[in-house]
Amino acid sequence: MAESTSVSVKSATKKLLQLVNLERKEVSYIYFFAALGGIIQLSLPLGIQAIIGLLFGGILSASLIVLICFVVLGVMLAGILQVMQMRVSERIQQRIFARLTFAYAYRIPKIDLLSVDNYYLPELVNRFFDTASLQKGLSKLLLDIPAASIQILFGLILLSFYHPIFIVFGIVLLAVVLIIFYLTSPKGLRSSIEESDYKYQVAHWLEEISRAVKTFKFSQNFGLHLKKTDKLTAGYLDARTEHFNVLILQYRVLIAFKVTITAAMLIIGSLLLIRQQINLGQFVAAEIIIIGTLSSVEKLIVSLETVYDVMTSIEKLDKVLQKPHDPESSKLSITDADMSQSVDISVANLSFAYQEGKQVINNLSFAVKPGEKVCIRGTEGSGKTTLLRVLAGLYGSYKGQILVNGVPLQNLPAEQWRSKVAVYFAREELFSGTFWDNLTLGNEKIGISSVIEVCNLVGLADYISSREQGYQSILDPLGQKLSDTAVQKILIARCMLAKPSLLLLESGWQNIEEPYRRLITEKLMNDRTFTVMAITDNPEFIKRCDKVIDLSTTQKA
Ligand SMILES: Nc1ncnc2c1ncn2[C@@H]1O[C@H](COP(=O)(O)OP(=O)(O)OP(=O)(O)O)[C@@H](O)[C@H]1O
Repeated sequence: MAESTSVSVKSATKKLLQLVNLERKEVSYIYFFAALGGIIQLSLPLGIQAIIGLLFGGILSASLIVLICFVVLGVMLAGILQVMQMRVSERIQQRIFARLTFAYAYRIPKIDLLSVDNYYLPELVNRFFDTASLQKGLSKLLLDIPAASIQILFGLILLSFYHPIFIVFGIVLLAVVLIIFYLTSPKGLRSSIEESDYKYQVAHWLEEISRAVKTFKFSQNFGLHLKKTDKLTAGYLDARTEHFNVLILQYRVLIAFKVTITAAMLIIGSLLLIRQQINLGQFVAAEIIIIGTLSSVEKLIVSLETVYDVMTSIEKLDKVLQKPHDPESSKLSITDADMSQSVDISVANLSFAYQEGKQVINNLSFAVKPGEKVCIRGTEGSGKTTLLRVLAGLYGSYKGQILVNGVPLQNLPAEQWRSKVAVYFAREELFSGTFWDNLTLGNEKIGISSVIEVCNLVGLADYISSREQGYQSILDPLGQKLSDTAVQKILIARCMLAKPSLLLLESGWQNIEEPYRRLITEKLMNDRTFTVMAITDNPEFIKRCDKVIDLSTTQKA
C-alpha cells in the first residue's frame, strides 16, 4: 500500500516554485540566455528567407556571403549561450546537493522523536536519494522549459507577421498545452508519488533482509523474502504502469495534434503562397518556424514527466525535513550560573503516554538533589526507559512538572539541557567512525589524557591501543565486529567523558566484567559532581543508592 498519495498539484507546484525561488538569480540568468538564444535562433529562418530572396533575385553578391556568415554566426552564438546555460544549471545542481545535505544533517538530530515513532528513521532518511532525481530533473526543467517557452513565444510573434491566421495557430497551441496539463496532472502526480512510495518500500524490504541476513539464511526455504518482494514489486509495477499510461496519453494527444497542425500549416502556407500572399522565402521561413515551434511544444509536453519526477522528489525529500522538530520558540535564555554543574531535579505529577489513553507514566512525583544516586526499578514495561527519555528532554509532550534547578524543563533550550545530560541507552548504537569520534562525539574540549583515564577505568585502553591505528581506528558500522561488552564499555566511557550533570543509565553496562564493573560502580557512586539515575535490579547497586524509585508501585499509588 502506498504511504502518501494525497499531495495536490497546487501544493506540489508551490513547493517547486519555492525551490526555484531560492535560485532566482541563477534562474534569471538562464531566462536571459534562453531569450537571447531564442532571438538568435530566429535569425536562422529569417536569414534563410533572405538568402532565398537573393537567390531568386539572381543576385550573387557580397550580401549573400554576409547573410550566410550571419546565419552561421547565429547558430554558433546559440550554441555558446547553451553552454552558458549549462554552467548555470550545474551550479544550481551543486547548490541543491549542498543545501539538502546540510538541511538533513542539521535537522535529523532535532527531529521530534515521537513524530517518527512509527518509522524506522534510517529508512525514512533513504528519501535523501531523491536529491539525485531533483538535481537532474530540475536542471532539465530549467534548461528545457525556458528555452522551449521562449522559442514558442518568439516563433508565434514572428509567424503573426506573415499572416493573422498564424495567431489562431498560436492560441490553439497554447490552449492544447494547458488543457493537457490540466486534465492529466493530478493523476500524473498521484501515480508518480505512488510509484515512488513502492520504490522506497522495496528498498526498505531489501535493507531489512540485509539487516537480518542471518535470520533469512535460515528461512530461505519458506521464501518469505521472495513473497514479500513479489507483493511490493507488483505494487510498484502497477503504479508505474498507471503513471506510464498518463505519459502515453499526453504523448498520443501531442502526436495527433502535431499531425493536424503540420498538415494544416502546410496547406495554409501553400494556399497563401499560391495566392501570392507570401513569397517562397517567407513560406520556407514560416515552415521552419512552425517546425521549431512544434518541437518546442513537444519538449514542453515531454518535460511533464520531469515535472512529475521533480515534484515527487520534493515531496519525498520533504518527508524528513517537514517532520516536527524540537520546539525553540518558548525557550528562555539560561546562563551558566543558572545551570551549575550539579542539578537539582524535582518531578511532580508526571504523566506520559506514547498514544492517547495509554499511560506509560502515571502521576509520578519525586525529587533528586544534586549529586544524588537514584535507582529506578519496576516490572517489565513499567516505563523505566520512558522516564529516562522524558528526563533527557527527548519527549516534550508530558503532563505535570519537571523542574531543573527550579527551571521548568520545557523552558530550557533543548541543546543546553542535553549538553548537561549523558544517557546510556542499552540499545544505543555506535556509528561508523573512529573510536575517538565514538568516545568524544566531536567534543574538542575532551583531551587525550581524559580519554585514556576513562578508557583505563572501563577496561578499554589496552583493547584500543593494541589496534593498528589506536584511537583513530575505524569502527565498523554498528560496531558489529566488536564484542557486546566492548560496545557497552564504549557507551559508558562516552557518558563519563561528557562530564554530565545528570547521568541516566539503562541496564546493560552491568554485564561488563570484574574488576571494571566495580571500578565503574565506584566512580558512579563516589563522584558527587554528577547525579545518577540508573535502571537496575542489582541488589548491590540498589543498596548503595540514595534513593529508589519503584515504578511498578509508585505508579499504581
Ligand atoms: N517508542 C515507543 N512508542 C510506543 N510505545 C512505546 C515506545 N517505547 C516504549 N513503548 C511502550 O511503553 C511501555 C513502557 O516501555 P519502557 O521501555 O519505558 O518500559 P521499561 O520499564 O523500560 O521496560 P523494560 O524493562 O522491558 O525495558 C511499554 O508498553 C512499551 O511497549
